[in-house]
Amino acid sequence: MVDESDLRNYLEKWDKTYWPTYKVLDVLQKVFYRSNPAREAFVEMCADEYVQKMTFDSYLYKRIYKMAATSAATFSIGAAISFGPKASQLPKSKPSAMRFSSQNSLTSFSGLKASTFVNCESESSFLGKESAIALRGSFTSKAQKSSHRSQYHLNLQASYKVAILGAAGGIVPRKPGMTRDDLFNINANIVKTLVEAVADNCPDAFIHIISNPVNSTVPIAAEVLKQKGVYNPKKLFGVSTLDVVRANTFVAQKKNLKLIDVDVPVVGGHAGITILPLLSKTKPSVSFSDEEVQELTVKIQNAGTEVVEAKAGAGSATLSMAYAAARFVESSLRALDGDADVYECSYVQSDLTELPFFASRVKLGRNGVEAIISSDLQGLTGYEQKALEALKPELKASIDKGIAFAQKQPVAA
Ligand SMILES: NC(=O)c1ccc[n+]([C@@H]2O[C@H](COP(=O)([O-])OP(=O)(O)OC[C@H]3O[C@@H](n4cnc5c(N)ncnc54)[C@H](O)[C@@H]3O)[C@@H](O)[C@H]2O)c1
Ligand SMILES: O=C(O)C[C@H](O)C(=O)O
Repeated sequence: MVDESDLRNYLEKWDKTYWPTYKVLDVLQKVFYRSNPAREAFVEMCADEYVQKMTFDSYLYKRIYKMAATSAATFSIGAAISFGPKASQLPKSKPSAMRFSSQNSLTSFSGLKASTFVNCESESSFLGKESAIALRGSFTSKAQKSSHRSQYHLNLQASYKVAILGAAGGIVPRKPGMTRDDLFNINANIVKTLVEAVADNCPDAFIHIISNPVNSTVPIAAEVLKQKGVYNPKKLFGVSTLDVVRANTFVAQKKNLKLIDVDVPVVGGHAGITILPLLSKTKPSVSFSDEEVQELTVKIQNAGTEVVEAKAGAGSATLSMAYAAARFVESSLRALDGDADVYECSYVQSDLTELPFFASRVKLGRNGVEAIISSDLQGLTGYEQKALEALKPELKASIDKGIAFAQKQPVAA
């Protein structure tokens, strides 16, 4: 359980580049949802002291406000939220004017805007089970009784459509003994066909490619989009988030750190040695012995294979991938929503190296990739520099293979 000093510590250390907003939100959610009278004090502290000092962007600001309102609406512990002396700088609408007005509000409260509730229901939620049930029950009953007017209303903003293609489960992933590249023959054509449909139906969408081999399927998607005349490199992403999730987890375990504190950039690609965790760039700064670097790097690179082997033919990582995909989707939605501080690692068209596609940290914005963060590749250790050079031929071969495949069977315009 987070206490006040933890919170202060997190916020003081917050570096927007390395401390994505979601981490701060996670901490704040912990605080807001516990049934603790100190909650109001935290709200004040965040709203006044830190929000002002650290010029939190307006998005985070709104989220804090919403969380506070939701928490009070649900648990009604004692009192209305007080925002202290700087209340005039909060959004203008007052809690007393708020309401969940109808079922329609619930259905349009989708995607990013529902994330507070999604978080509440997820396994990783900071809410206890009982609180989550109470919150869910409270929210549902409010929405069902359309005539019911509660005290609170959340300012609904734009909603976004998220489509997941091919998520019914059961066939495609690799079996023990296979590499991700062994999936190429099956998945290349599936990705090609699906991206053709995306190009025809929603050419402006952010496209997240999870299907393996990602190192090749992303270049395939790029070629298809080019052939269709709708390629926007800023909106095509290979999802390498799971590598970051694994790197963070293993480093936190190894160094006895809180997972929420740890951020390890992972660059390159998403297969074997092309997965390159930059342990020297870990936040918070930690030192690793040479043996630890070697052990952790290999563990992160092989984590997917380990799962495939443990499942013994029943597929590859599913729940951790679901978590990683949810995180990347939420980050994208946040970027679309105007959050100015969204950073994720992703495999994208890139000029960081001589390779046309490369995974690195990118800044996400309303139009997709706003910037590719080059600083992670500066000042690498000797081990990392060597590993970077070593991965390039393999990654290049996978990229070339994808491009050649797509060029051999051009799509109908
Ligand atoms: N990028 C990553 O980090 C990462 C992590 C885990 C899995 N993966 C990859 O994700 C892919 C799916 O893995 P999974 O565990 O979800 O497999 P799964 O078998 O559970 O799901 C695959 C789905 O694809 C559907 N499908 C098959 N052919 C299709 C077609 N022509 N059009 C549309 N849908 C079709 C199937 O019906 C099935 O629902 C695999 O390629 C796997 O290697 C990537
Ligand atoms: O390893 C796989 O085949 C699936 C996925 O790419 C993973 O990293 O778990």
